[in-house]
Amino acid sequence: QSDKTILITYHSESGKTKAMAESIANGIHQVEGVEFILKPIRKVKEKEILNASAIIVGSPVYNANIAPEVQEFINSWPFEGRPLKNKIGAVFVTGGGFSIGEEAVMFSMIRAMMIHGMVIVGGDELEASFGASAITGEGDFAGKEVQEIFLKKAEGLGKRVARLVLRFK
Ligand SMILES: Cc1cc2nc3c(=O)[nH]c(=O)nc-3n(C[C@H](O)[C@H](O)[C@H](O)COP(=O)(O)O)c2cc1C
Repeated sequence: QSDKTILITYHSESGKTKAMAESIANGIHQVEGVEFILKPIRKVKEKEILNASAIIVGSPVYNANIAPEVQEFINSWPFEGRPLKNKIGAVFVTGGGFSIGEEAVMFSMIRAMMIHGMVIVGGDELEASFGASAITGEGDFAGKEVQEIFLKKAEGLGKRVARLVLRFK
């Protein structure tokens, strides 16, 4: 693992949050000199957290809350000596509908990252200011695939975090 590695990790039951994670990886891939690790939360090892320059965490919205698996993951981060301090942090979410929990979940994750002293970064687009989000179950956005408009936000987030990792070092 190089000193410019970004950890992208997520919980996903039906693949929507995973699709956003893959699009973030695609964005990072477009920036030379930065590597990424992409894996579900249950597979992340502590040394991957400690060695990452940036951590991008994704959760589905469950009853307007962060998914328990993601909360458990964040609660497991090492705190003694604040080893995550000054790492870049960013978030992404998918939720079924508009205004029924996405921002609440984004800020839950952001708040926890800030407790660890992480430096929070939003996406490239205004519409991804707090991170990348996707609506997956309401109106025209309901369906099997995550819509392109949301995948673009995720890609932009990946690109921005990667560029900042290069500048931040
Ligand atoms: C138990 C449960 C609770 C949910 N609660 C909400 C909710 O409060 N707000 C919302 O926008 N979506 C809610 N959803 C929808 C999911 O957030 C949405 O389908 C998400 O895209 C699933 O992501 P995944 O495919 O990565 O598992 C809920 C889904 C489940 C299974």
